[in-house]
Amino acid sequence: MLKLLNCIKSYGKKMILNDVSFEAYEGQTYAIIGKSGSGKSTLINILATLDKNYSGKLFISNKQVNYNNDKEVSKIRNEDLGFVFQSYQLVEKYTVFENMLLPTLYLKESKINHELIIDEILKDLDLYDLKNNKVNELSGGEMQRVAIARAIVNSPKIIIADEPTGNLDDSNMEKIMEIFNSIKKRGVAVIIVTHDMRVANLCDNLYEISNMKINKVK
Ligand SMILES: Nc1ncnc2c1ncn2[C@@H]1O[C@H](COP(=O)(O)OP(=O)(O)OP(=O)(O)O)[C@@H](O)[C@H]1O
Repeated sequence: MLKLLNCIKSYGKKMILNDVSFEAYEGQTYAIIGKSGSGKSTLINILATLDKNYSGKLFISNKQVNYNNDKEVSKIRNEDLGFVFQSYQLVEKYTVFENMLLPTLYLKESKINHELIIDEILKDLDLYDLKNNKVNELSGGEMQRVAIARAIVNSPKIIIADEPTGNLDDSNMEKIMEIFNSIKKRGVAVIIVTHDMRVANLCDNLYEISNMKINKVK
C-alpha cells in the first residue's frame, strides 16, 4: 500500500501540485498521465521517496515515511519499492544475471537463494536464455524487460515505472504490459507514468494530472 496525503509541492513561487492525494494498492496497476510539464515526474519522485521537499504525508506499507531517518528511507527504497526507468539504468558491461544480482547486494541472505529467485523470475519473464548475455548485446525491448525483472528481485510491494514503454514498438509495449500484469498478480501495486494512451488503457486505474490536481479518470 502506498498513500500520499495532501501533497503541496512548489519550485520557488511556482506551485506544481496543490493538495494532491493518491493511493495505490497491491494487485492493481495504475497509470498516471498528464501534459508535458503537468507534474508527473514531480509526483513520481515524491512517491518514490526521492523528493522530501514538499508538504504532506507519504505512507508506504502502512508506515509514514520519516525522512529524518536515512536508514529507514534506504530500507524502504531497497525492500518495499522497485523502480523502472525509461533509460533502463542497467550496467551495460555486466551480464543480465549480474545486473539482477545488484539489488540483492544490500540484503543479508545468501547468494544461492538469490540465484534461485533470479532464475525463477527470468524464466517467468521469458528471459532465461539471456541470463549470461552482456546487457550491451540486448535489444531495447529486452533491456527494458531485464530492467523490470531486476525491479522485482527483492519482492517489492510497489513498482514505480517512469515511461517504461517510451522507446518501444507495439509488440514490445504489449510484452511489457503483459509483464506488469503478471507482476501485479504476485500482489504488487504497479504505478506507471506514461504519455502513451495504449499503456494507460491497459491499466486497471487511470489518473490524470492537470491544473496542479490529480483526477481519477478510470
Ligand atoms: N528542479 C526544478 N526546478 C524548477 N522547476 C522545475 C524543476 N523540476 C521541474 N520543474 C518544473 O515543474 C513543472 C513540472 O515538471 P515535471 O517534470 O514534473 O513535468 P512532467 O509532467 O513530468 O513533464 P514531461 O512529460 O515533459 O516529462 C514544469 O513546469 C517544470 O519546468
